[in-house]
Amino acid sequence: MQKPIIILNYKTYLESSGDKGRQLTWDARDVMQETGIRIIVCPQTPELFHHKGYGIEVFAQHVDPIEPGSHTGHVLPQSLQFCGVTGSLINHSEDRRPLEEIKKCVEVLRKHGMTSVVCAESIEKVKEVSQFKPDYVAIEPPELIGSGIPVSKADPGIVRNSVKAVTDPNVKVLCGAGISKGEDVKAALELGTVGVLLASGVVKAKDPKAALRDLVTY
Ligand SMILES: O=C[C@H](O)COP(=O)(O)O
Repeated sequence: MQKPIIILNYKTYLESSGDKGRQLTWDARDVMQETGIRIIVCPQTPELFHHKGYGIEVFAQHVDPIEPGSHTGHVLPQSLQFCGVTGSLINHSEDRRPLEEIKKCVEVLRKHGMTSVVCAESIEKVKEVSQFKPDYVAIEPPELIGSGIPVSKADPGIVRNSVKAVTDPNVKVLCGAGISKGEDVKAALELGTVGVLLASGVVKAKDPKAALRDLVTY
């Protein structure tokens, strides 16, 4: 079985902010080096620079499709690059964007050689956003997010059909929501995805490093 890609979203949990967030990035880096499995961390925007140089890929949770100029409060792709960031989540369930904006975000990331991960809540949305040719589409049923019930087991149909809905071989599919164990990742791979997007199963774990190790052992 292929090695999965693990994208760990720090969201705005205190357990993944400040010093704890940096410890989590160290832990993820260690587990990545131990196992050779690609792990990507997504800290909050104001903290991104503090995760630079750890030897692990860092993605943003948000980017704006803007050019340099007068856009107060927005997130410029070039500023993300300055922080060592190489990609971004787009349209997460907790940060929904209009379709046209999703398209522009994918384009602006591509223009800057950065990786795009577009989240989608339904098979219909997977179809729509995959037309924009992001690097990844992550299917995430909102009702399972943070539930501890893994989408790869609770709703294998939505994962399998999302994989089928993407006809462009350059657009890879991830799944997320409720993932916390190696067996959930294994189920996700068996359904045709290339990996998972997760948060609480690791961030809120008593021992996040052990949780990460469990995630990549199956
Ligand atoms: O970005 C991560 C997803 O929203 C999944 O969150 P979760 O792993 O806490 O269910």
